[in-house]
Amino acid sequence: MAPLVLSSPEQYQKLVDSVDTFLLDCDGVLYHGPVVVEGVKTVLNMLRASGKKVIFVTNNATKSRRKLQAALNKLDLNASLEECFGSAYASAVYLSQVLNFPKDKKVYVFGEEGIEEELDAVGIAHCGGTDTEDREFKPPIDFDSFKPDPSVGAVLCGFDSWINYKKIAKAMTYLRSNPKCELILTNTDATYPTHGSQFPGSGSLSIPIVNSSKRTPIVIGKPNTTMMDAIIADHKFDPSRALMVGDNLATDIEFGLNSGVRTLLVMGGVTSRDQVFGDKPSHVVPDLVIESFGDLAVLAKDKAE
Ligand SMILES: O=C(O)[C@H](O)[C@H](O)COP(=O)(O)O
Ligand SMILES: [Mg+2]
Repeated sequence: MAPLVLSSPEQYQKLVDSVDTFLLDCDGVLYHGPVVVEGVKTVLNMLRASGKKVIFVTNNATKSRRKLQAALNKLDLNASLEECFGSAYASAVYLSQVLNFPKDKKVYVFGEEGIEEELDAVGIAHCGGTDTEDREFKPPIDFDSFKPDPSVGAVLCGFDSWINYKKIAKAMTYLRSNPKCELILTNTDATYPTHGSQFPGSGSLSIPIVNSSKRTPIVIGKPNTTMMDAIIADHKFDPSRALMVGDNLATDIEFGLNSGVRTLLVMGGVTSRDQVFGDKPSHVVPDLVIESFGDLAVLAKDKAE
């Protein structure tokens, strides 16, 4: 069944009136890289003023909740820490509260500060990540340096712009030498929308580790309901009166569909028109489509007049 395309203020108002909780993807919905989407600030202020709950839900594991809040507020979007929810935070909560990660073990991080900060916040030891020892790598490869380490109880992979052979070989060694060592991915986004284009996303960066370790990873972020379970545990909202707004069919929209939450796809991000309206559209069908989340700003102007 084709999605309903929203294009009039009347349709926008009817939607806003039917939703209490807005779950908002970040990259591709609120901003494209460093540029905030036109109208988004007005829409967020309007929703908050109307008593709506706004939760920012990003798969981008480079940012801890605190860093996500700072990035949103640098764009003047007035985010509170409670409104911020990222895959790094959800992964740390999963390790701590679901796996009861042992205090005498540590996590090997294939990723950046966001993951490290969230692991620190739940008291889980970690190695790798931003450690210069792992970021510096020049051939020839010193294969003798890759040794098993039974104190590594999990390998956690997120977006890592410092990817190199050493990191991949260390992660693989920990996983293949210890069947009890878990492989966890913050998310599996194939691409990352920024600077008017798309670039390799964290899902594309962790494939060498998944492939070489021959492990089936635990995946935390959208579209997996693990992330929704963590959000509902924190915010306790009614999914039937919630709306997931995203630019990516494979993560955001599937996340909403998997969680019993209505979905609104915005164009201009990762998803092309063809994937929704073409001859062979994706099997993932959003409930609603809008050109831009900023288009709802017209409701604020109507109120102001
Ligand atoms: O590569 C990634 O991690 C993701 O593409 C990116 O960060 C997605 O962020 P989101 O659209 O969930 O805010
Ligand atoms: Mg996105």
